[in-house]
Amino acid sequence: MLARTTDPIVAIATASGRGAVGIVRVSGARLAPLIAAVCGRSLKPREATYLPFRDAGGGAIDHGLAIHFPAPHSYTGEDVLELQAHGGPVVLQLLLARCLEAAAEDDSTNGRPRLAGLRVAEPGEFSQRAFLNGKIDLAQAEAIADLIDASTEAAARSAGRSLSGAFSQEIHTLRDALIHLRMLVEATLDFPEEEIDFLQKADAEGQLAALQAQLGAVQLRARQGALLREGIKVVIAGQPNAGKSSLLNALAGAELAIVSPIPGTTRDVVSQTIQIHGVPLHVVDTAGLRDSTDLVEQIGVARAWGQIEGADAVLFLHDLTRVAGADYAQADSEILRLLSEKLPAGVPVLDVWSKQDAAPSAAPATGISLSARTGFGIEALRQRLLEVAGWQAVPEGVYLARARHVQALSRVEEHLAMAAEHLAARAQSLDLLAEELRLAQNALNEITGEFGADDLLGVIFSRFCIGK
Ligand SMILES: Nc1nc2c(c(=O)[nH]1)N(C=O)[C@@H](CNc1ccc(C(=O)N[C@@H](CCC(=O)O)C(=O)O)cc1)CN2
Ligand SMILES: Nc1nc2c(ncn2[C@@H]2O[C@H](COP(=O)(O)OP(=O)(O)OP(=O)(O)O)[C@@H](O)[C@H]2O)c(=O)[nH]1
Ligand SMILES: [Mg+2]
Repeated sequence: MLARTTDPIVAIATASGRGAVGIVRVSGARLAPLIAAVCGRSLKPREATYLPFRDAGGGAIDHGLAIHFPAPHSYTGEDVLELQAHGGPVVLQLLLARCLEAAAEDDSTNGRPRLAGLRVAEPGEFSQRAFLNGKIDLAQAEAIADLIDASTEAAARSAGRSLSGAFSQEIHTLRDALIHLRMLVEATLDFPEEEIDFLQKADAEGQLAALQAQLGAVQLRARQGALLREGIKVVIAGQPNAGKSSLLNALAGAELAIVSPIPGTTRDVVSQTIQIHGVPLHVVDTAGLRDSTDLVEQIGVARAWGQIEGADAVLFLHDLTRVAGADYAQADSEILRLLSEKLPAGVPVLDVWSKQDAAPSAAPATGISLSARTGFGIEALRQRLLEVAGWQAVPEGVYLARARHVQALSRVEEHLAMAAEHLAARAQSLDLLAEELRLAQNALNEITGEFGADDLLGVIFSRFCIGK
């Protein structure tokens, strides 16, 4: 799939639906005959020209701006033609069809098929070509998709930072330092009798420590970026009637879930993404946890546990108006036991004491007490959730990153830690040291796409929208 093809592709580049302007974009080699057919003339490079877009009979489909970006100075690095027309879905479809038709005409009439196989582009194919032609690296290509998909201002700004190369630049800086260190070690391997002296003189240990420190800074910013992109899943759990649905509604600022005094009201999973300082939190309300003879409620409880098992954090609600009761406390500790059984290690469970406004006495000192009714404690909960998510404001701003990048950086970290151990024991294990450094470099290069499997690229680009 990732063979370096240059067969021409075409797509509507703008969103479907009506708009002031819509763009049909063609990329490939030698587009001149197509330009002549559709625009009726040749175009000055990179200059917008107002003209009629012609159908096969010479009539105008629309009047618009045509721009020719001759290779390699284009988005894809190939010849690109843009037809900027009026943004109606039918007009754009007509123009797209006209391009396909004009390419076929060109094949049959002059006997020298120059635009053989103009076809509609796959999702992400323009950007994939930009990557394959070295216009952008993989992290930048991902940033383009993330910029388009950004749902918060913070996410969009940090995607823009990644797209402009800030993230890739830091990866390159790390890589250069790593290459320098590898050269030292390789050189030492070639002259074993001098090894200890040589590595010491060059302060290999100091260099490695500096590299690890730099990596730590990049990891912090990438983790924050991944958080902005992906957010965390927060599941609200607890006994029936604890106030779970009321809390979801209070956090979301909307009446999303049904609230009633009847225990067992919620059965379906109700979820809403809220933002706290630009960090998306996917908040999930669930059915109250109890043994029930009602079949529908049983299904609801099973779904609740399904959600809990996939949570990044659990809000365990305790109803302050009832916590004093022995049966209530007993049921809560049973839920807590199940939680600790079912939750993966490290997933935090926050105790939340609900209905503070109606509480007969003060809440326990641990956890957060709040009232969905008055709003008391909601802000404290939001702050606590940000902490749990691991959000830290980073002064110079973060670059949007993906879980894939964070994982690759963790592997770099592991290889560098191993390398440090080998370096400490250098007389015996210089080969192992060299190998760990090589693996660390490969993991770094996966981020920018300079090392890695084709199927990874396929997965990344196929998730782009059509025409991108
Ligand atoms: N009309 C239009 N707007 C668009 C795009 C587009 O393709 N068409 N883009 C795309 O999706 C984005 C811009 N991306 C682009 C990236 C590179 C080049 C380009 O011509 N690069 C040349 C010249 C660079 C220069 O003059 O500095 C090159 O890289 O050699 C154009 C658009 C957003 N806006
Ligand atoms: N006084 C007071 N009542 C509350 C508060 N939050 C919820 N309630 C009441 O408690 C009852 C149950 O609220 P829900 O939000 O439906 O509780 P739930 O945990 O979703 O219940 P199930 O869906 O049955 O598991 C309703 O009558 C709410 O009005 C609160 O902060 N203060
Ligand atoms: Mg409910």
